[in-house]
Amino acid sequence: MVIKEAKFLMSNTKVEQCPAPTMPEYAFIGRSNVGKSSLINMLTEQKGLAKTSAQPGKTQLINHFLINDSWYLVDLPGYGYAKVSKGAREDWRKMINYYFQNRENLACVFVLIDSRHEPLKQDLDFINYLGNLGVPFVLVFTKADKQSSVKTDSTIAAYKRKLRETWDELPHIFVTSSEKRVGREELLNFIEEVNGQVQL
Ligand SMILES: Nc1nc2c(ncn2[C@@H]2O[C@H](COP(=O)(O)OP(=O)(O)OP(=O)(O)O)[C@@H](O)[C@H]2O)c(=O)[nH]1
Ligand SMILES: [Mg+2]
Repeated sequence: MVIKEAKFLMSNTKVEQCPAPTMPEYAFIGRSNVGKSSLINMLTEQKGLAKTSAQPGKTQLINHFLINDSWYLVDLPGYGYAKVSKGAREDWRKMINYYFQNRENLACVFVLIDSRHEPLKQDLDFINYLGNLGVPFVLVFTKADKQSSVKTDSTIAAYKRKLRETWDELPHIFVTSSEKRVGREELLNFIEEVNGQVQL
């Protein structure tokens, strides 16, 4: 798929304030600093579209981007940043939970996972939470440029082993590097395919 146009629309905390749910929507989530905003910029080929930072916790709101006037990308705040207060963590949980339960045009969630780490409880808990909610999702292993493909494959195999303990069916898996533009075609083709199946 060719991205002809990508523009920032708005930032919100509530589904009711989000753009009308008339087009398919793809949301990016994962631990703080995993590379959600960078991946949105890589996919859209617009460096400064989603705000990125070396400091975790940069993205705080539900940010909508309109692509080709026909579907939405959503940049969500990450989880698991240690320096976040209990209250702020609870606010995040409520906001995200409300969004996942009520956003009717949500076509798929992209759960980003740092390909350098062994399975982390926070990521596994989040995947299990989404699975239990029944929200469609895929896994995206990020920052693949930072290590050998053998190491990335071993991280993925470890996640698969863990998930098979609970689930019969495993989600689609993608490997990406925003730095080296790895995985771009695969993700965009996947979105195109899902766009063709969504009925709103
Ligand atoms: N080498 C490398 N660095 C990356 C990649 N993707 C992101 N980064 C770096 O990782 C840091 C965090 O990237 P962001 O895209 O801001 O991460 P985020 O998940 O949006 O973070 P929050 O909004 O804080 O939750 C930045 O310093 C990026 O330059 C990648 O594919 N390769
Ligand atoms: Mg971000």
